[in-house]
Amino acid sequence: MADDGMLLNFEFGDAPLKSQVKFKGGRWRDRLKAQRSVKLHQDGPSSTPQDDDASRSAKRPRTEDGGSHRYAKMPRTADSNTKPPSHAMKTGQISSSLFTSNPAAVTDFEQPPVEEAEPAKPSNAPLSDEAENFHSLGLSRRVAQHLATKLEMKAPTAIQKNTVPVLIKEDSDAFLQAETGSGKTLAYLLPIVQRIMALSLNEDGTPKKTRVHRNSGLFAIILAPTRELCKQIAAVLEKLLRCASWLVCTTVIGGESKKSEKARIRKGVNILIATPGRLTDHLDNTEVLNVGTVRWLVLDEGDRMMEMGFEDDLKAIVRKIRVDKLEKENAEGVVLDGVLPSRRVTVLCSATMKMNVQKLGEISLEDAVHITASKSEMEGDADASNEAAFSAPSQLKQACIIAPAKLRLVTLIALLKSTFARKGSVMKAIIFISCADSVDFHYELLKDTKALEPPTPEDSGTQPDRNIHTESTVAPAAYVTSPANPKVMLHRLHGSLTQPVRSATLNAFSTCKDPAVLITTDISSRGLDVPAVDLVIEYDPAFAGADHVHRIGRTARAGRAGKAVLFLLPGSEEGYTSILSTSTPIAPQLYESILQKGLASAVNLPSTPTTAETEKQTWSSRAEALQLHLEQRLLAAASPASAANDDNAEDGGPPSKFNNAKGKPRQQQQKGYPIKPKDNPLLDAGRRAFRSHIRAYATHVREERVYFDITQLHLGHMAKAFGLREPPGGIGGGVARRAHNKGGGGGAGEKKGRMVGSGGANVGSSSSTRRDDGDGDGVGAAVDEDAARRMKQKMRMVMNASSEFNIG
Ligand SMILES: Nc1ncnc2c1ncn2[C@@H]1O[C@H](COP(=O)(O)OP(=O)(O)OP(=O)(O)O)[C@@H](O)[C@H]1O
Repeated sequence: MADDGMLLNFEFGDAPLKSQVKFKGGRWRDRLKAQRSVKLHQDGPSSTPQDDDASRSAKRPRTEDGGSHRYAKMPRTADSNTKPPSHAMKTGQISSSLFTSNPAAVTDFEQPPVEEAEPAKPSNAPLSDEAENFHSLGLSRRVAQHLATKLEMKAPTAIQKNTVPVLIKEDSDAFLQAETGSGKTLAYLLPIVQRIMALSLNEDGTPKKTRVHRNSGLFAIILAPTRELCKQIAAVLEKLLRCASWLVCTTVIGGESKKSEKARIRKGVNILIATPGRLTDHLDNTEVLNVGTVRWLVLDEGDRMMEMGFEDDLKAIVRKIRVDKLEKENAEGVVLDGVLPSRRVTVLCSATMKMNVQKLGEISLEDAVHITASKSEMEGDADASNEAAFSAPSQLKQACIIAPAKLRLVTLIALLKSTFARKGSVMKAIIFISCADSVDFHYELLKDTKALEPPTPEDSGTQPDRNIHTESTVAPAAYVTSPANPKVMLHRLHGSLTQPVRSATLNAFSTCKDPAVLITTDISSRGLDVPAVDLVIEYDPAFAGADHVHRIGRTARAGRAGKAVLFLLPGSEEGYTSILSTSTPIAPQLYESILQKGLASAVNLPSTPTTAETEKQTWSSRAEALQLHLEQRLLAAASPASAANDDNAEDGGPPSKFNNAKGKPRQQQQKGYPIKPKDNPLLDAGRRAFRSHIRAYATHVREERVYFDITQLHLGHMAKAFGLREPPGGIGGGVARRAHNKGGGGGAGEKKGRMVGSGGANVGSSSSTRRDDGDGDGVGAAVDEDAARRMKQKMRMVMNASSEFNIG
């Protein structure tokens, strides 16, 4: 049978096939393991909890005290207990084997539900405006009034309350630490603007004789890790400076012409917002950039800048600004000292405290005050707890879906479909994916290509204006729409896009009036502030646990509600939740319940009109049909005929030699003849995404590889999550050595897909992986040849002895 990942509907009756395999040779331990592995695969998810107990506790990650890992309890619903039919599509059709041979979750779902706790009080909301107001913090009436009337902010948040008075009165360095969405940006901007304004205004608000203007000197530099974040900070500052229109801010962020940046600096600027690399460049090469009057250096998202490899740039910037002679008055004779700080003040901001933040603190701070928005501020509690700063906002609801690799894609679609099923429930969602290639693929797969067909002459005048920068990054979504929300807009964003495209896409997502989804990499995990984001989906977990807090912090901002969902694979990944610092429990959810809810109604498949028969399908049949449809889209070659049939027109490949005039695959394709990647760009994108995903998986931080163990990945199953029927080769580098994969897709080819062996050692990542680290460099790790060889030996032994199906 061709190894195309499809299974014919062999009926085996009720009696399950038992292993006839006898294991000979090798050590008894290895023989036992192999035997167990075969049994586990045969039993599959349908095995009883009792049967599975031993293997579960064996697989369950150990906690530090040696006990096994336990999760928040979650009941199985009556319906979810029903095992989905393994051959859901009857009548001799070809069926993908979506529900067979999936590993069981180790999470204990059997216990009664935890009583729904009272909704948590928001931990990052503004304080009550009766108790606190901006004027009482030392800000002028002019600024306080501007905040209330133009920015609709009447009361400060806890971190603002604690920071503003200190930075207005004192000239010491500061380390601001508060949870995501708590208003850190204004916490440092307000005192800076207040003190610069004081050069021109008396305390009662009357103008002084001398008024500073854009040419009076550069007073503050704010550094942030990504261009998006710089632009966002600039947008907040511009709004704030509308009450002091004589002051000017600008950005120097790369991705734009250096010449125009130089011209803006020459024209005069009082507050500069920059990425570290670009600022270093200007400090070295732009003569008009005078830092003699600079009084503040702000390092926003300091740990991220360190992570992205900006350490040398940051050291150079700090050195240059410290060493440069401090001008006590500016060129026009305006006395700066006394009104502005009499020394250079550095402010470091972060929501989390990592080792590299401490290192950056050592580089940049002197006798700094540590300012937090501790819980005591919110609750009047005497014991301030720094813990609050490390965890997610308390009102943020967190869940994790333990979905087997094969079911990841359909579960994601089902989750989005149910999310957008009710009008007005969720308006914006962000999906985090590990690498740029995978973002591109999922965007192409999920977009509605029909809606993007070029306008016909009859359409002229009826089409909305298209933004040239967002043509390839914004599109209506297919599959996830519902009668309540027939239009959902899809966006993609990563660091490999050009700057104008990045900016336009982010703007399109922020201002979108329709329900919207942003598929993105970690480039959007820091600082991004889109208030209407109600849901964050971590489809691929973050590379380091601390980043989880930043990602989910894109929702539940400034006291608003929000939900975050984390996708995990059954097995060792489930233990990951135990190391995440959260103030609320992460509720495990059954993927079956997500599928059941999301696929309760028929999915609108472009090539398959909904009929009375499809309306009657069960959720599991719909999941199978959806997966089959997606796989067929990848396999269909991009000829005009197949484009009409399979919704592949956007891929614009050469006319297919595999398709007949009706757009049906030719016989040779059904027999499993290989299709060259160039025949279908979507297939090519899927393979590229898969390879990058696997390489990126190997770059999880060393301490967390016990949960994200590449040797436990089943490449054949994972391929299905990319609509592929078999894993493509060419993963490259150390990962390929570890993987040593020969496996096929979800069908017969599953035999050799799992990577079994001892984990733990270094795993190499190919430099070609487009794991997206924003404006910085990718991450690589050394290859442990020895560990790879040991694992390979083990794998060969187990694979030779067993298969998942043991047919024949
Ligand atoms: N005093 C306030 N009242 C109401 N809203 C506020 C207040 N201060 C800030 N906000 C809003 O809170 C949101 C989050 O602010 P900000 O982006 O500064 O958070 P942050 O602490 O820097 O978060 P992150 O760590 O994720 O970067 C913004 O939309 C901002 O407009």
